[in-house]
Amino acid sequence: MDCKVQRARAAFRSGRSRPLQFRLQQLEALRRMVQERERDILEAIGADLCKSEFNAYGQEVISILGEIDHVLEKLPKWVTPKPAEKNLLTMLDEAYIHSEPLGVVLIIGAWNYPFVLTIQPLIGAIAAGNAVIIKPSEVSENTAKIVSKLLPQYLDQDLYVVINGGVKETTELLRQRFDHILYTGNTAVGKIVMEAAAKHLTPVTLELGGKSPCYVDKDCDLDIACRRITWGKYMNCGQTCIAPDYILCEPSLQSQIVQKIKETVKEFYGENVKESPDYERIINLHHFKRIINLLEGQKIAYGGETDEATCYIAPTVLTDVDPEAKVMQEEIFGPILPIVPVKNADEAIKFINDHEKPLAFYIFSRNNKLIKRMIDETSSGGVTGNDVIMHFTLSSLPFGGVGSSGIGAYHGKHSFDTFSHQRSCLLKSLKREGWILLKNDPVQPPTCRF
Ligand SMILES: NC(=O)c1ccc[n+]([C@@H]2O[C@H](COP(=O)([O-])OP(=O)(O)OC[C@H]3O[C@@H](n4cnc5c(N)ncnc54)[C@H](O)[C@@H]3O)[C@@H](O)[C@H]2O)c1
Ligand SMILES: CC(C)=CCC/C(C)=C/CC/C(C)=C/C=O
Repeated sequence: MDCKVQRARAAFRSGRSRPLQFRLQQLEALRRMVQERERDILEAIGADLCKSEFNAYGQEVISILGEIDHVLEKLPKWVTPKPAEKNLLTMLDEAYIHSEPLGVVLIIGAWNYPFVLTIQPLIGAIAAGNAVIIKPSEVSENTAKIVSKLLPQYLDQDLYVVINGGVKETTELLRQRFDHILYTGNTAVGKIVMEAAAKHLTPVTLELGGKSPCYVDKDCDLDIACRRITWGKYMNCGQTCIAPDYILCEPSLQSQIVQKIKETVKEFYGENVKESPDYERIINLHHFKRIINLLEGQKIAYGGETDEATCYIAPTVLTDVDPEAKVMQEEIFGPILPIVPVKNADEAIKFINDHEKPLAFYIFSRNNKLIKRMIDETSSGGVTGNDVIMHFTLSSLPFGGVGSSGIGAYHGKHSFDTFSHQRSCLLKSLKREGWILLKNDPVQPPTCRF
């Protein structure tokens, strides 16, 4: 492991990852890999998450191709030094900001979207001119294998190195010195990563999780709201970091929401969800049991069917959920949707602010003023109004958490900045040195040197 990181560092020091042409060529090669080996990639994701090819393509591949195209188009502009404002002392000089690569960066991916959450940060790290060590999640082992098989066939093998393994290997890897670490996963391991990074004063980007609230206002298009919530909640069987974790709404809306979600589930997955090729499974028995446990003592308004043998949990809605219930104490990360009744938007705002800052916040309302007020009076990594998940799809928006849902952000230019150092450069003019002579002139008062 030690020697793999050293090899990457030696390759970085050779300087070959820096030229714009090289970065563009590596990104083009990555795009070729995704296009030419699409079938292998979709098969691996499908095997890990019981996901249809259609879903794997829509959720993981499209974002990657879009991000590569965006970066290929914009990178020449991003790498161009930016002139900086000058003052009286530097009027004759050249001042600019130069984005330089950080060095060898480590990317630790998560299992729930095993391809996009590993490759999207990689795009930014390559664009910024770094060498990269990639550690896919061992939980999604098929995707980990295909990533470690394909990347060396398309990219520079010394600069971009995949290391597979579990806790033991990651712990060992984290002893090495990196110039930046981007970790995606749960908050507990995020703290372990940050502690290991601190030993080398390595900066971190932590893409963590949390309970993302969804406020449904009584003045909203309830059909659209429930359709979009159903899509984002049950996608990937609820195992999405930015899925709406729970709903806040006035008590009287609950039964309508349950009914509309029920109808939408039927529309999306058919009469028998268990047979639907579009409905995934819980990743393993450990998570299956953890999620089932959250149902204890709850009023199941819809769903609730489970099958341990196949880690199946039906799309489920809980009503009149007590904020103190177990299901409200941790990120659900499964297809269970609690509805917590609140009197109004103000109570929803208070509820959100009484809890840890979430990764995402969703508000459904026809009243844009209310949406903006709720944004102003709360905090979260990101927000989508009148939809869920979609802010993730915009390369122009920084994607990341705040407080316990994460540190830093990436996507598009924000990835480039995350993996770059903004170097301050001042090139002094050699002119007007005469001004300094004033200092030694006995008849002039001493003055400063420009
Ligand atoms: N913000 C985001 O973009 C994002 C995306 C996906 C998941 N998540 C969050 O991640 C969580 C689910 O992911 P997970 O944590 O189960 O994924 P996971 O089990 O795949 O772990 C993530 C990574 O951490 C490594 N790891 C695990 N234990 C470790 C240890 N003790 N020391 C060092 N490394 C270790 C794993 O090898 C893996 O690469 C949820 O909370 C979810 O919200 C966040
Ligand atoms: C709607 C489209 C085109 C893509 C959405 C893909 C998606 C659900 C990405 C989620 C990625 C993410 C941050 C997962 C966290 O667990």
